[in-house]
Amino acid sequence: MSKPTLDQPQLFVVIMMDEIVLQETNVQTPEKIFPSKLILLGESSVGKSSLLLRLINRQFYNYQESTIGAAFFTHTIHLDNGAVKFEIWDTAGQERYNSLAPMYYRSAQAAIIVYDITNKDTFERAKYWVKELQINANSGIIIALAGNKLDLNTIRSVETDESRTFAHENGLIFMETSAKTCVNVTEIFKAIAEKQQNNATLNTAGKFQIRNTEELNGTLSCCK
Ligand SMILES: Nc1nc2c(ncn2[C@@H]2O[C@H](COP(=O)(O)OP(=O)(O)OP(=O)(O)O)[C@@H](O)[C@H]2O)c(=O)[nH]1
Repeated sequence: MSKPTLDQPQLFVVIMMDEIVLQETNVQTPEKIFPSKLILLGESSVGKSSLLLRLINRQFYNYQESTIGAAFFTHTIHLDNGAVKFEIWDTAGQERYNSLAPMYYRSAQAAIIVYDITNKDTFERAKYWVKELQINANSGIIIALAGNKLDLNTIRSVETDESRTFAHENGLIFMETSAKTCVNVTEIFKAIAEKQQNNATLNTAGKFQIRNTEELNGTLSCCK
């Protein structure tokens, strides 16, 4: 049997110190959580479900089954002043489900409208959804435009400048994303959460803090 060494009591002290730190952590005030209903809209196969699967499970499938009706998920984004808990409706993009969309967007606080950068028709469809929400959704709805499949940049048919201009003219958050290579997936949700929190500050304190969403690019990644 080996002789006892000084290591054992030293280890004990370290554990005790950890406990003290943990006790101090427990007395912190609980994080404020803002619930937010968010809807994903866009043509079939643009990658709406894939973006969510990447965000929530950090996974990507080259073959992703088409959504039937709609699917529901929750995801919380933690910010400096609290957290936003997104209640997310992933709607089916196939035309036969279009009539269901108002049921989901009517009470939504936020929307991500997705198109595929390699398919111009899906961008036209995204523009249609923007107009539809501007007319029929909550007046304060935060809308983000996601140009997905950025990994297929070499065969793109929608130029970044064109989408950026459209987004700017319509007051949308805009990012190009890739569910496959995990680009701007967490970032687009974080940009919405930040804007939502800023709007809440405006409502409660009468202040409006303008934040540039491009500042957020590259600050965190769902792949890490
Ligand atoms: N290369 C590439 N393929 C992607 C990306 N995102 C999704 N896909 C592929 O595109 C196809 C459709 O993806 P989905 O996530 O099912 O698309 P959706 O918009 O949810 O489709 P619906 O459920 O029919 O509305 C799948 O084969 C995915 O693997 C991406 O960022 N890059």
